[in-house]
Amino acid sequence: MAASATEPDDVLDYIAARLVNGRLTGRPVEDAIDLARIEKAVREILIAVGENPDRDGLQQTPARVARAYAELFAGLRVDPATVLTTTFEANHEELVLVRDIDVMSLCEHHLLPFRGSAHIGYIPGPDGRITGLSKLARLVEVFARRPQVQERLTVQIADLLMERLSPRGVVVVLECEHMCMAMRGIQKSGAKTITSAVRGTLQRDAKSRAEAMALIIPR
Ligand SMILES: Nc1nc2c(ncn2[C@@H]2O[C@H](COP(=O)(O)OP(=O)(O)OP(=O)(O)O)[C@@H](O)[C@H]2O)c(=O)[nH]1
Ligand SMILES: [Zn+2]
Repeated sequence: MAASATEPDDVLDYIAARLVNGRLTGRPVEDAIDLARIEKAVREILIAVGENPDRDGLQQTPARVARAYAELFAGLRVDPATVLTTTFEANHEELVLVRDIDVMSLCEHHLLPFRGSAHIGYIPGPDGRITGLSKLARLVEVFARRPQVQERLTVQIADLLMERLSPRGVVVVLECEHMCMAMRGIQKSGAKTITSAVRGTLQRDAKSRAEAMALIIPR
């Protein structure tokens, strides 16, 4: 996927400069998103719910929401492949697993947050090439900052790792709580949705898959 309004490298640099501990901070990619249009829409929403968008506390709200959305959806303008450009030769042929990567995204059905953890493991390919551990967290970030469903987010991470790193196998597990199930609708808080995507030898070989899963979700 190419960035539409800005070159992918520019946007990635922009985001990378604002990533602290794998999370975006500071000003977002404002120039790549139609802030004025969001502002207009948010003002309409405030009127529609019976609020007065001109009262003191709400005057700046449409502009704030527009900036917040630019941050929350910044991943739409980043080519995820650019995250995995650095790889190292390590001759490591065993499982590499990063557990408990913080995930925050917005469900595409209600635009309400879902959050939890991602666990990402891979077995390097015959060339033994590995990637920087932080790149796995950056990958989560790029795909999470889009309107999402948890299933797609899980699959996108796994497929991109397979494509860019050519590993023997990949396992991605996400455990998240969805605010659209907690704050509204069925109103069940605490329910966790677990999704997984398994590729390559980890998909084919039940024993190595079970070993990886045991490390991801210890009993
Ligand atoms: N599979 C999946 N479903 C999701 C995700 N996020 C939200 N949902 C669900 O999307 C569904 C949308 O269902 P609809 O019946 O169209 O919308 P709704 O009337 O607001 O549904 P309720 O939440 O049941 O009130 C709901 O069941 C949500 O729980 C996700 O990441 N994956
Ligand atoms: Zn939802």
